[in-house]
Order: sequence, then structure tokens, then C-alpha cells
Amino acid sequence: MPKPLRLALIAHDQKKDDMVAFARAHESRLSRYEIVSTGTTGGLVQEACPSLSVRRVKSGPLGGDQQIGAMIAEGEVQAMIFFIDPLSPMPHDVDVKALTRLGSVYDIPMALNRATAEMLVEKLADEK
Ligand SMILES: O=C(CO)COP(=O)(O)O
Repeated sequence: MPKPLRLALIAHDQKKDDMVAFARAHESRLSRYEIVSTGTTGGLVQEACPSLSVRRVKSGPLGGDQQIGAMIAEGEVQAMIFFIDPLSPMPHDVDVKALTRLGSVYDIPMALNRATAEMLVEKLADEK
């Protein structure tokens, strides 16, 4: 049996409500995938969506973005939904940039806002 696709779900603080709403709206669809998340995002998604199995790495500012970037480089994450906050300064801005850069380098489907994320989940569902 093919391994399920592993999808990264990440959201900055100002976008966490959006991520929880997105995950709730698509819970049954997302339950087909292995989910990996940064620490705080993953806790909120798991609490809101008990049917998902969410693997949590460290919080973004403590290295979580880099952990997920390494997983992309190793081929262990095949798609990413990352609700970034373009309006707030971040202490780990360089990590955010490095993560989205690796998403481009390895050419994985990567949605950085909700509008694109909606299209991405539709498309992933078509392919299954
Ligand atoms: O900072 C983040 C992404 O850059 C997200 O980290 P948390 O999910 O731990 O808040």
C-alpha cells in the first residue's frame, strides 16, 4: 500500500484562528494524510480536530520551521500549508524564509494563504 502523503500545517499567531477554521472545515479530507505541525499550531489543530493524527515538532521560533524544512529536504513532507502573517515582525523571520525557500527548491505544493490552501486541498483530493 502506498504511504499516505505527509502534509505540513503551520500558522503564525495572527493566523491560527484561520488555520483552526480551515482544519475543521476539511477535517475528513485532512484525515487521509499524515499531518506534521509546528508545536503551537499542531496543539490547536489536534484539539479542534480529534480525528487527525498530528505529529508536532518544536514551536516555530524554537526551531520547528527548520525541522519541517529538513523533512522537506529529506522528502518526508510532500505538501505544505503555511498561513504566514505578513504584517508582524518575527524573531525567526530567517527560519520562515528558509522554510518557504525549501518548499520552492523541492517544488512541493505550498499554500501560503487560505485562498490557495482551499485550492490545494481540492486538488489533493482529486488526485487520491
Ligand atoms: O512560528 C511558526 C511558524 O514560523 C509557527 O510556530 P507555532 O505553531 O509553534 O506557533
